[in-house]
Amino acid sequence: MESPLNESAPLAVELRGITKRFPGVVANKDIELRVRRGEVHAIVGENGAGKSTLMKTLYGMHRPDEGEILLDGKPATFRSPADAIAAGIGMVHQHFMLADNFTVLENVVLGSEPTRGGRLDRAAARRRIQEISDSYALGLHPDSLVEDLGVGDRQRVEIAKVLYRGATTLILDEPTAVLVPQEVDELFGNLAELKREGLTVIFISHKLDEVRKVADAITVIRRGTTVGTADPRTTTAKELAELMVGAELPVAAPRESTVREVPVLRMRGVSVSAVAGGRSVVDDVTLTVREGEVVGIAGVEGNGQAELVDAIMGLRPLAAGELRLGDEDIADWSTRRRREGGIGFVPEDRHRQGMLLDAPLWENRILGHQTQPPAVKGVFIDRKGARADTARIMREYDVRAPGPDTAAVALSGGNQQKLIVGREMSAHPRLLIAAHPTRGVDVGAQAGIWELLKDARAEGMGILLVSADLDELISLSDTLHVMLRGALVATLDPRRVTPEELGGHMTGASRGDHSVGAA
Ligand SMILES: Nc1ncnc2c1ncn2[C@@H]1O[C@H](COP(=O)(O)OP(=O)(O)OP(=O)(O)O)[C@@H](O)[C@H]1O
Repeated sequence: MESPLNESAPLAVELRGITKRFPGVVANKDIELRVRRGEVHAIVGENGAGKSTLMKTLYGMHRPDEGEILLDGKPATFRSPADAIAAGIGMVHQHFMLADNFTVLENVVLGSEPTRGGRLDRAAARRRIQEISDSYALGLHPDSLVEDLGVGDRQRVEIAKVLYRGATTLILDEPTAVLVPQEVDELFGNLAELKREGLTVIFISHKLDEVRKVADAITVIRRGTTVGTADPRTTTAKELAELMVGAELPVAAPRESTVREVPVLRMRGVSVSAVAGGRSVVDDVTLTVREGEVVGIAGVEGNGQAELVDAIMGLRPLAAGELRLGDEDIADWSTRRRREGGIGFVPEDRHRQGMLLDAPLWENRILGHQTQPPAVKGVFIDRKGARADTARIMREYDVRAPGPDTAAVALSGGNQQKLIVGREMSAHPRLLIAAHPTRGVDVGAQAGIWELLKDARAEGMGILLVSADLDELISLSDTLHVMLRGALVATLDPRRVTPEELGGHMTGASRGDHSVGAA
């Protein structure tokens, strides 16, 4: 089914019969992948399907147990990423690995400095970066500080970093997960430039509409093995999704308002400072979440959403303002007291806040809930109860892993996320703070989590939803606020706003217009 445009191009990357096993799991089985030189090739598949494992194998982070890697038709063996880089493979990770207080130049050369007499040859590095930026239209300035750059630019710095090391094949891991629609368009423009210059791009994505827009070919992976390639021009998003899950997807039910008058969270004039007495990163925020209501917070990452969430959870002090859970002033409560008082929390960074990666799933099940059943019986930790309840969550939330004793680190990102959502919902909170609840989660699991959130809302839970996924915000929220530079700058009607309009507010392009309903 490959596109005729590329059929004559030679293969840049070919994987033959790749198998990779981990204890108790076959992560990749007999994978076949054929990527032509100069094409954008998408890899799609459910959470845990084996996409990251495959890309890590191609990037030299894993050694395959069986199978062959061919680059430009020649067998290649990688012992480490350094070998893969030397062979022209580059990887842009989903979580950027940039040093904020360094310049673009410093970040790009970090770890691969061209030296003159043992010192960094800045002039040569600057010329080379400018050349890369110009030839691929990346629009980077070597001397900008990374902390002043938006998400899209940071991603271009990561791409420049990989190109600087001489990559001719770039692997992008879910590159659009953190971008607003305008930035996605820019990224796709960049990918077109890379292609035009003969580079090859392999990218992992869960967003099937995007995949169809930008890819020349699509490889679908299901449960560790390739189920086929699809032609983006003739395959619909629905067909792709069904190829991925091997079944038909449920159709979403229409929305009815379940908002009640009783407020569960009230914030009035809340400000949070970066450091005590310093600049406000959350600036005079007033909002209410009522029972049965989903209040969405849209915003480009880094505009204060994370600090707002931290303030609600008691992880950062308020510099000013009032914070109430129901009728109680909780500003001085500890995080634990807030949780016990009925706030559930799906954190943004599951690796830092939500999980102990080396601990088994059952310990992760009781993390943050150590004082309640099923974690305790009397004064003792109830291991048996915790294990049984973990098994229940794994069933109900479709967490794919061998069992409650598996270490969290062995789960794919999406399956880790499902466990956290399951854990937090199981405590039946009055208020759920959900930061990017479906980040890295595949379409099937995403639909599942959305249904759970809708059910919880119908039962009266108030939900504060912080997300970078505009479709998620629009389809779940009853009220939608936009956060820009720490302040709520617009309140929109999610039934009427389009992702493009929302993106405009998020980047400050639609300043002055505070209500799309009135537009
Ligand atoms: N280091 C590891 N040790 C043990 N098992 C692992 C390890 N890495 C991945 N796995 C397992 O291999 C399988 C494939 O995981 P992988 O991360 O490749 O999936 P994925 O398709 O990238 O998923 P997602 O979309 O959720 O990121 C999963 O069952 C996962 O639990």
